[in-house]
Amino acid sequence: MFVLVNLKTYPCDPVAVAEAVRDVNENTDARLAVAPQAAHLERVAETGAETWAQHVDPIEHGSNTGHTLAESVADAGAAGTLINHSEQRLKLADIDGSVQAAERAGLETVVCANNPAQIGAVAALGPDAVAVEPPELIGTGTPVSQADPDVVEDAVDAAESVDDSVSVLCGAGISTGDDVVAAGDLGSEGVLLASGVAKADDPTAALEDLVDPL
Ligand SMILES: O=C(CO)COP(=O)(O)O
Repeated sequence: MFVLVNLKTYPCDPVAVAEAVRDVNENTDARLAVAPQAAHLERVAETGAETWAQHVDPIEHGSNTGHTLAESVADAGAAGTLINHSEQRLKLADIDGSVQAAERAGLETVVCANNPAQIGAVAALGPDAVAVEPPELIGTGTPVSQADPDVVEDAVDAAESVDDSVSVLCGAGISTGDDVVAAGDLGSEGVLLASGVAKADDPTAALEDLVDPL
């Protein structure tokens, strides 16, 4: 299972969480990665943890003040990027452009979507993976894998019917190893989570709990 920890703009220490991700990753078969804010990418990547960006824009080098260029994210040490997170929504044409920008820069891509219909649409753009995250469950601590298992199974079916090479992750409210196992049982190849680790008093213990049953 892929466990991708999105730090959003939570007031945590991104380097400390990244060190926890790196250390826990060494003792599990799961794959762990962390997505800090763009300004923290380089410091986080220097820890040796697999580092992801939270977003890249559908742009190239040039006159794009204030945008996030995929090549700069890759130069800072990121291995991949989220695109179209529910808190950073894009138009379909811009999702397409961001996936192309990420691929041009050699970044792996996870495109987020709110529901199975959107998963089908974004899977058609050829990302490496898609992640279904019902917005109403994000940050609630109520795991999507228990609260809305159908949405995960339907997302897996939707992606598979469009392009069976696209992996499916799920997220929202995931915070325990049982939640991750339940996600896997529904056909998900990984989880995307934030508050369960970024707001934990002890991120290492939270990460160990997440991967313990895997
Ligand atoms: O948005 C999310 C991950 O990208 C999910 O957030 P929570 O894990 O806090 O519900």
